[in-house]
Amino acid sequence: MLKISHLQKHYRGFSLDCSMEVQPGMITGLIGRNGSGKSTTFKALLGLIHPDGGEIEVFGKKAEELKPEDKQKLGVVFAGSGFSMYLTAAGVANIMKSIYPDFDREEFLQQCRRFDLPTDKKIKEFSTGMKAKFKVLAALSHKAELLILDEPTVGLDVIARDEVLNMLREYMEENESSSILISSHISSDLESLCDDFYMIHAGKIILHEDTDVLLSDYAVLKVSEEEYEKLDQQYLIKIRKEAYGYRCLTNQKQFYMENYPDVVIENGKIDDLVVMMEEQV
Ligand SMILES: Nc1ncnc2c1ncn2[C@@H]1O[C@H](COP(=O)(O)OP(=O)(O)OP(=O)(O)O)[C@@H](O)[C@H]1O
Repeated sequence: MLKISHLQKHYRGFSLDCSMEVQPGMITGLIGRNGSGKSTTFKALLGLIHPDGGEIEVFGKKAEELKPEDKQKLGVVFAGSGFSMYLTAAGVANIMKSIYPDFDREEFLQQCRRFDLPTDKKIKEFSTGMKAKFKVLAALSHKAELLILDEPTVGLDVIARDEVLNMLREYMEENESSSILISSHISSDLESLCDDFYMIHAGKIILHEDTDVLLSDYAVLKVSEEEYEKLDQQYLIKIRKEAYGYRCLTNQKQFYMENYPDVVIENGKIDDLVVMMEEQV
């Protein structure tokens, strides 16, 4: 569905080198803290900036060879992008209808009402959460095969965030062969949504893993100096010195559970894993 190979972009003090894939029917998360390169990757994907190197393939074609009808199969949410804030939802619906053959105006307006978005109010008068929900609804409204969503939940309260994530789940249930690439700097947001994760740090992908594997095989060991000395360290990915001894990230939880039953092993939440993965050793 989407394949990025060594996408490069250089800014002063920042170099992106990103490779990743989004498979049909999958929701793929791109996680990284502020300034790690998520938006730069997305902008390059959408042709908004010119890459310095690498290749992007969408629907099996090189990005620069995409025809207008291919681009219609993309649904996009991007910070700062969107519609004129002076339009109403009904006005946006008219524009969408003229662009996308698969857009169903009535269905879209009904969805707006379902999510408490007034169809006769200007979008600039919407709250932050309302604007976010509206952008996602618009991106989902024309049966896109690939959704590219840059931080669609940013600035939302817990309830609005859940509503947006539920919209995406519902979309995938109804459109099984579609795919989503979604970014966030809050991985807990995506833990229950994504099939796999890429972690980006300082412009580089530092981890790619299935969510199931992350949740079942990754863990954080908390060990004293003495325990650490006796520990087989071959399956430790990151080690951090703490006041009590060491904090160690492993991707072989089972091995340590079986061989070191006395060691404290915490089931790492994805947020904890991200923090440890980003550290320099
Ligand atoms: N037009 C530009 N000119 C110079 N540097 C830029 C430009 N756009 C981005 N950068 C730099 O590239 C780096 C990555 O920025 P990017 O916006 O991709 O991060 P991000 O992961 O999306 O962050 P956030 O979560 O804050 O949105 C940053 O160091 C940023 O300063």
